[in-house]
Amino acid sequence: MTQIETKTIIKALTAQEAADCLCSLLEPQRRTERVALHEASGRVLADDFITPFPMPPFRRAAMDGYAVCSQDLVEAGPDNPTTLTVVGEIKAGSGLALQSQFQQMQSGQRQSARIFTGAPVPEQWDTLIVQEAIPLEQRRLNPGSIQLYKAFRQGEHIAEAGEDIAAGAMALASGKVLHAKEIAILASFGQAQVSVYEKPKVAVIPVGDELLSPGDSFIPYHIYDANSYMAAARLQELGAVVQRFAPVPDDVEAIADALTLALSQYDLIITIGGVSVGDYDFVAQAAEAAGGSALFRKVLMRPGKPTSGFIADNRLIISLSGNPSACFAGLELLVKPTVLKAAGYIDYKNRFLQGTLASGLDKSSPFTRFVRSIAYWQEERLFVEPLGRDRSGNIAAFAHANALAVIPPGARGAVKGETVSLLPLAGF
Ligand SMILES: Nc1nc2c(c(=O)[nH]1)N[C@H]1C(S)=C(S)[C@@H](COP(=O)(O)OP(=O)(O)OC[C@H]3O[C@@H](n4cnc5c(N)ncnc54)[C@H](O)[C@@H]3O)O[C@H]1N2
Ligand code: MOO
Repeated sequence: MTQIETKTIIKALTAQEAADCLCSLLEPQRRTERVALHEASGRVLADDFITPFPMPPFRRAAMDGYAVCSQDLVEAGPDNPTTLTVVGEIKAGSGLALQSQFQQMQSGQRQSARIFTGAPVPEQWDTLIVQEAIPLEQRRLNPGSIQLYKAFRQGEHIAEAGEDIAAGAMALASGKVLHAKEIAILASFGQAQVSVYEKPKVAVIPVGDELLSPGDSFIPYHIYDANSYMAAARLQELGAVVQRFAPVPDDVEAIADALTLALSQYDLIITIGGVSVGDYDFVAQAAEAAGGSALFRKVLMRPGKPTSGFIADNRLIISLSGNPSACFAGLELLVKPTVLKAAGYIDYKNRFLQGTLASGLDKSSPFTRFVRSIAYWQEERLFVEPLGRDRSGNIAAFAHANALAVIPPGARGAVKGETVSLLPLAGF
C-alpha cells in the first residue's frame, strides 16, 4: 500500500471518491498460489496463460463424412459424376498408425476415407464432404466408393491445426477471473493446476454493547448482530477469506485491541457500528489508538453517512455504519470494489446502469441517496421502482431489492419518469 501524506487527508467524500480513495491505496494483489483446475472457479488468474501447443492440436474433421482431395473433383458435374474409392476409415481417437497407413496416398488417385467428427485428417486430403451429400442408399449398397456430381470448396469442414488459437498465443491475461469458459480453455490445454492470486483475508468486527450473536439466548433490549453475517456472506461471494469477530463492546481499548489483532493478521479490516457522533461511538478513536489515521470521516451518501476510512500499518480499515441499510450500502459502494481489487480483479469498479424512475420520491436530501429498489425491464426499457420504508435501520426491503437507485442530492427528491443511475445487486 502506498504511504499517505497526512496533510492530504480529505474528511468528507462522495461515495465514488471514497471508493476511489480506498482502491487507489491498495497495491494490486501479488501473493499467488497454485490450485487444482476443478477448484479454480471464481479465482483470478495470476500469470498470463501462453498456449503450449496449437488449438486444435491437429488438423481435424469438423463433420462426419468423407475426406477427399478437392482437386480430384474439379471436373465433377451433374452429367459427369466422379467416383472415389473409399480406402479406409478414420475415427476420433485414431492414433499415429493412421499417418503411416495413409502415407502413400497422393492426389489424382481418386481416393477418399470415411471420416468422423474430431478425427485427424491426414495431409493428403484437403476437404471433407458431409455424409448427407451422398444418398444413404448409395452408401449402404456400395460402402467401398462414393459418387459425386459437383466440385467442393477446398478446405470445407476441415479445422486446421491452430486455426482457433496458435501455439505461443496469450489465451488468457493475468487478472482474468476464471469462470466456466476460461476453465474450459485451460483444461483444453491440459492444465491440471493454475496459478491464481491468493484470496484477500478480511476481518469483520461488529461493535456494540447491544449485540448478541445468533444462537445466543435473547436478552431484552439487545439485538442480534445481523450485519457482520451479512458482510461476511457478501465478502465470501466476492472471493475473500473472512474472519468474523465476536461483537466487541463499546469500549475504546477493546475495539483498539481487536483492530490491532486484525491488523496483524488480515489484509483488510471492516468494522461495523460505533462510527457516528454519539458519546459511545468509539471506532474512530480506537482506529487512532491502533495506529491509524483517517482517510475520510464521512461519506456524502444516505444511508451510510458516518462511513469512515482509516489507514493503519499500510492496511485499510473501512468502518461501516451500524444501521443495516447503511452497512449494506457501504458494502456495495465501498467495500465491494476494494475487495475485488484486493482479490486481483482488473475490472473492480462498480458499474451503474441508467433507468427510468417508476415512481417519484419526494424526500429531499443534502447527499446522494442510494435507495433500495426493484429494477425491471419493460418493452426494452429499464425501470426502477423504489421500495419505500427506506429508513436506514429497516431491513424488510432487503429481501426484495435488486438495485440501489441513485437519487441526486437536492430539495426536490426525484419525479416519476426521471432517468436515474442504478447499481444492480444480486438477483438483478
Ligand atoms: N446526532 C446524530 N446522530 C446520528 C447521526 C448524526 O449525524 N447525528 N447519524 C445517524 C446515522 S445517519 C446513522 S447511519 C447512525 C450510524 O451510527 P453508527 O454507525 O455509529 O452505528 P450504531 O450507532 O452503532 O448503530 C446504529 C443502529 O444499528 C444497529 N446495529 C449496530 N450494529 C449492528 C449489527 N451488527 N447488526 C444489526 N444492527 C446493528 C444499532 O443497534 C443501532 O440501532 O447514527 C445516526 N445517529
Ligand atoms: O446515513 Mo444514516 O446511514 O442514513 O441512517
